[in-house]
Amino acid sequence: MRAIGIILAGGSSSRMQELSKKRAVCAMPVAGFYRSIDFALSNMTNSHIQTVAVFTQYNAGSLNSHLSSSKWWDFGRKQGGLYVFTPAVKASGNLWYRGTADAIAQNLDFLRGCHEPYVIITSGDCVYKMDYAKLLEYHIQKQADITVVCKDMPADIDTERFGTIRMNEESRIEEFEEKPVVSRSNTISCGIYVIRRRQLIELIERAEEEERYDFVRDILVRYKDMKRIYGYKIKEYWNNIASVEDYYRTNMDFLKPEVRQYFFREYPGIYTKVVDLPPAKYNVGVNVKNSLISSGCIINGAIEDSVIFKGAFVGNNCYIKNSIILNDVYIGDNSHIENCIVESHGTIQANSYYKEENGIKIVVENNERYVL
Ligand SMILES: Nc1ncnc2c1ncn2[C@@H]1O[C@H](COP(=O)(O)OP(=O)(O)O[C@H]2O[C@H](CO)[C@@H](O)[C@H](O)[C@H]2O)[C@@H](O)[C@H]1O
Repeated sequence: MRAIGIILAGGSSSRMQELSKKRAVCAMPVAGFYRSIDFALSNMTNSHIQTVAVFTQYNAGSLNSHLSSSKWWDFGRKQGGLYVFTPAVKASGNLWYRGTADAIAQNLDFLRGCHEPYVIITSGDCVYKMDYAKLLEYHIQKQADITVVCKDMPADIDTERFGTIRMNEESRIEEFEEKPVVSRSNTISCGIYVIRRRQLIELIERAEEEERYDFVRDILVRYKDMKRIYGYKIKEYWNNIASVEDYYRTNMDFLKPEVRQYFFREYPGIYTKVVDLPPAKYNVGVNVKNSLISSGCIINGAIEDSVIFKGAFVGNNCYIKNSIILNDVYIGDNSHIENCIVESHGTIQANSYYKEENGIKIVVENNERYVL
């Protein structure tokens, strides 16, 4: 493939509330087994992109351990590889990444040293499947300077969370507003871009000289009339994990047969760092309905419409409904958990009752672990 990949993964989000305290948003566990960044990484490898840079910053440790080996996504054999760039003290300075363009700017030497003519830039917090080769083909055919992947959303979409786009009949972008309060368009940018490598270097250098640091506001929005910027519309599943509600909904989507079919049965697949765990065990009398139960779990009680991540223990006579239980949670006997996200490594005392009537409750319990 004639492109390298950049995955932007350094942002934090206050809308993730307590869930972002101990991990980057791009390291959020998804669908019982994966991390959100696995989707971008899998798309890269499935599109035969062999050189991928990941820019991390906020809670970088959570991502660094996940990305400790490139083998899980099969990057870089003789050529290429997975490069993780976290801000560092350098002769040229010791600043944090002040925005997405600045993250690229601080690693321009990496871009300069590549030979591939194109760059695919994507966020590490989006759940989607995409063949970037087709996207690149479109970009070349349109003779675009930049191509932005976009999607039509329902009319009541909260535009303040997205970039909105208006295109002409040739799909050239005429209007790009970043997170507008109101917008005339419900076509949103998915945060996935293609650009020629030399052009990207030039635009980033210019932005840096002018002390501008955001790729969207300071490059896409700024140059939309001067450069040939095109939209590439997708109809397939795409979701961005930017808030607790998004996170909850995205995980619950994986209980739907069509979503599971699309991600896990249809070629190509999604890959992740594999952890060696025994199969889940269901004890006598359990009642599990429409739920994902991951490896290493021991299940008693009743579970309905829920996602249970790796290594959870669910005690006798528990009832779990419409909930997400993250890794290694211990749930004591007779507990009731409904409409909740339970933070990882917590111990829920026996006889606990957690239920949210309107919305989702985040349960963070760090009680002493019971001895199993
Ligand atoms: N300083 C930094 N260093 C490294 N990485 C950083 C960073 N700041 C943010 N990131 C990463 O860059 C990606 C984009 O995050 P942003 O906060 O810039 O935009 P947001 O996701 O809100 O909107 C964007 O994505 C939505 C779609 O989800 C579009 O609609 C919208 O136009 C677009 O700006 C995320 O993966 C984030 O982790």
